[in-house]
Amino acid sequence: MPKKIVVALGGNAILTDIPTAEAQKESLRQTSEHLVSFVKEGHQIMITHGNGPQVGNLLLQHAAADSEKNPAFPLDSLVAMTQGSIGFWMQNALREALIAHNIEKPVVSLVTQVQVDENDPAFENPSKPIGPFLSEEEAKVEMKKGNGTFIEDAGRGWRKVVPSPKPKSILEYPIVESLTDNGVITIAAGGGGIPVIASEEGFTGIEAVIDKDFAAAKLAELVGADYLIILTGVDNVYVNWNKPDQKKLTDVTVDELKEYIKQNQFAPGSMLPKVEAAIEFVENAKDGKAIITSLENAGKLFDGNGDVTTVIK
Ligand SMILES: Nc1ncnc2c1ncn2[C@@H]1O[C@H](COP(=O)(O)OP(=O)(O)O)[C@@H](O)[C@H]1O
Ligand SMILES: NC(=O)OP(=O)(O)O
Repeated sequence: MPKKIVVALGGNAILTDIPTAEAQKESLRQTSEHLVSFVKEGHQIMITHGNGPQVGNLLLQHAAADSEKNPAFPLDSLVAMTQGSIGFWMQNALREALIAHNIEKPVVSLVTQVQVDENDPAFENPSKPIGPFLSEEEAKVEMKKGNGTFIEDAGRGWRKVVPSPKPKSILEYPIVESLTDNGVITIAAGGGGIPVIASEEGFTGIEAVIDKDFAAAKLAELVGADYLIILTGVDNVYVNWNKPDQKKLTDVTVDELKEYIKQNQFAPGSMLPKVEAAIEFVENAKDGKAIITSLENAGKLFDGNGDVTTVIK
């Protein structure tokens, strides 16, 4: 039975160790091989992807070049630029993979704006890590220079943090829905979407980076998806993660996950937003389920062999 699916792609699907454009395009070629399995099974997919490393690097490039003749752009414009560049790479990688599998299907990436609340408390409390990982010493030097706030990111090093408000709506969701219904594979809300607020002129960009897992959950809710599938670096969500008694979660209810959140089982900035996004979708969707697993499991989710984390009501 064909399903309507929103796939949220994690960082390792695009950027591994090498941040060059060529290396990211190569990662996306490999990622596309996995995504094709959904299409082969007849499912309709929409794809959302991250941009944390890329938008942080672009911010550094703009800051380094900043001058009267070549001014740095605001963060919302940088999000739009990464949405464009990653969408361009992904759209071509996916098209090549489809052709290699003799599948004729159009692919498009859509400039997507996501409405947020300008009074969202996230604007007072930057929490979204972007850009390269620094040592503690390097991060402290940057903070002394007035280059923003840096925090330790889930045991992986120090990173700059920026505001990450929750998505309230996705302006272009009816277009995503119509493209999907017409058989087009649509890459939408890339980098969490371009953050905008309602203004007298219509909508205006605001400086922030929206979490792509929350943006994907909102998109899945608005288009009435059957599944939100969050693909990341692990096959399952675990409790007691990285401890000798770690236990993988397979079928898990929203209430059970809320209890685990209370016990601080999921690291903020890595697994916690994924679990929260999955809960949000399952709670708000009429009949939707969420899956959190690795990219490599993409081909075996609905055939009963997938030992993955599935969130149910
Ligand atoms: N409780 C947990 N269960 C499973 N993985 C966890 C848990 N807590 C933290 N992690 C880590 O979180 C990672 C996913 O977060 P992250 O790498 O930030 O996501 P993304 O794939 O979107 O870039 C996993 O690959 C794993 O290393
Ligand atoms: N925007 C966003 O959530 O990006 P990452 O997944 O790369 O952090």
